[in-house]
Amino acid sequence: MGIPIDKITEACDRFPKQQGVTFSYGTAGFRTKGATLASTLLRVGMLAVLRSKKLDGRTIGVMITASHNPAEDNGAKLIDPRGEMLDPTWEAYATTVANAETASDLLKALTQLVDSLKIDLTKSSSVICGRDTRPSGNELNDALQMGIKAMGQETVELVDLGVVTTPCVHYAVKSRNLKGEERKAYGEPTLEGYLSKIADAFNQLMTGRQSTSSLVIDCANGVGFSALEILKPMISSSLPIELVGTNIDDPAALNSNCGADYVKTGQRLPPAMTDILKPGQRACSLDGDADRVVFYYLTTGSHNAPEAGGQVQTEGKFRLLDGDKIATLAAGYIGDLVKQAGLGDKLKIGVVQTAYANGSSTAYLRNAGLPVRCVPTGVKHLHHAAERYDIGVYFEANGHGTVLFSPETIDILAQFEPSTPAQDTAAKQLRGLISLINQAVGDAISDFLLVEVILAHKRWGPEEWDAGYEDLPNRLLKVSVADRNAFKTEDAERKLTSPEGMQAELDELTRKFEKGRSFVRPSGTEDCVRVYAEASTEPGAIQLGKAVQDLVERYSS
Ligand SMILES: CC(=O)N[C@H]1[C@@H](OP(=O)(O)O)O[C@H](CO)[C@@H](O)[C@@H]1O
Ligand SMILES: [Mg+2]
Repeated sequence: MGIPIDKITEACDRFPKQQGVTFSYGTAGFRTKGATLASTLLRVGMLAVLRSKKLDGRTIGVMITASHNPAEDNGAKLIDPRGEMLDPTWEAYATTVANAETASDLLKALTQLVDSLKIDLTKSSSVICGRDTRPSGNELNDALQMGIKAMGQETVELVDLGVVTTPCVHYAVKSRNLKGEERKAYGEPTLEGYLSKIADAFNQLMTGRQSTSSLVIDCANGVGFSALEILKPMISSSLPIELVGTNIDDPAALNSNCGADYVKTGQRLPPAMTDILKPGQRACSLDGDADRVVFYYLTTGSHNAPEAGGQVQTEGKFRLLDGDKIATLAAGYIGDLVKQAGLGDKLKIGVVQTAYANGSSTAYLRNAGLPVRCVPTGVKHLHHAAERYDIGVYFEANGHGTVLFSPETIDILAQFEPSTPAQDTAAKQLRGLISLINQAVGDAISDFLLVEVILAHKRWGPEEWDAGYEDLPNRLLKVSVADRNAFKTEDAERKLTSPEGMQAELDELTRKFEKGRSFVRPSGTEDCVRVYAEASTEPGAIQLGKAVQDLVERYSS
């Protein structure tokens, strides 16, 4: 049996590829202007079917989203059977198929793939898809489904979850690939199934630990709002939440002056919070597809500011609690539980970060005796590295992340026989966390609930959490260049290997600043080069960032 030539040709004529546009499956799948992407989604659908057939009919996921990017952008990523990111070898196939110009090029590319991978086309296939609130999502979903049906013919099983968060699709893929009792224990593959699973775990973990005040959540005017409306009544007895950034009917509002990226990059409060957030109250911002979260608060009184020579009296000063702060909070708390359970010698915890992690967070973790690894940007790199630990905590500074418990760790905890009531309590907590935390992929909702559980158990407000360490002042800049691929890196993106000579100059600049650290890398999701700079003082970080930006511009001209 060969590929269905007529159906594929017909579908290709309906969603032709724009001439001259090149697509690339990057850090977060395909991502560009939504209006150019229909042909790509069509091909993603075809590829998802082939991937499923290759894996004996196991379910593959597709999420249509451009996350924190503006409303007119869109994108797509494929999700593998355990809910993880697409196997890297298939990323290259995705790029090839997306760039096939004509129907005959596409047929050739698909046939080659089927032949070289020996895909049995008679096998059944199964695909789950979802999309965020972007206006282009509907048309792209049509193209995707046409691709799925063209390649999968009558035998494909297609489930459209509709408008849902990215982590929900990852979860649903994982659930769908479980059978019988296992699926029942994990949760049903729907948004409601997902939310009730994490709400149950959260309520269990919060027993007797009512939150002191409500949490204000900025939904970035995106799909996180739809999910949180469903979740809100499920958790209201443990945690009252107040939602802002809820305008999902106005496409222009998505990620505009709100959301995790706005807060993290600008280190500022979303304007919609100004009249709502009280000093000392906890707040967090999700991004447009609800797979990342950062916390923040306004100070109530004095806080430690080494750059100003110690304690300074302030009220209402904005303080960010980003992915690094979440990682340190989670790793510290879970580490304590493991020790309390008497499993300190058996279960090793490790933390995975990228070069964007604040230097103070890395130092803090190392001082606490936790192993820390640095890997290249992009969740897939962090995820794989975290899988090597018994309990792997990974977060990007911008708030993407989660905690992974290895299958052996889950078994050890399931069979654990406590010797004391304290050990019993700690082990129960750890088992509860396994249900609360989305281990397929980081999820803003499950992550903020994790933070809330920890704060409630420690009886901490945001200021106590923040007191762990002081972030080094830093800047993250975007530089437009003619060809970002001229910038090549090594050592987990911390050093440039090209353009020649640039790293030596960068080192020399960095040395001039106390605690200076800076690196340059091409973005995998935007057409720019990113510059990161940190130093012991705010003016130092600004000056170093600017100097490195100038260096990038000089080398790219
Ligand atoms: C500095 C930064 O925040 N980079 C982001 C951004 O990647 P870039 O390759 O830097 O464009 O988007 C990725 C996908 O969402 C995310 O994983 C990553 O952390
Ligand atoms: Mg996102």
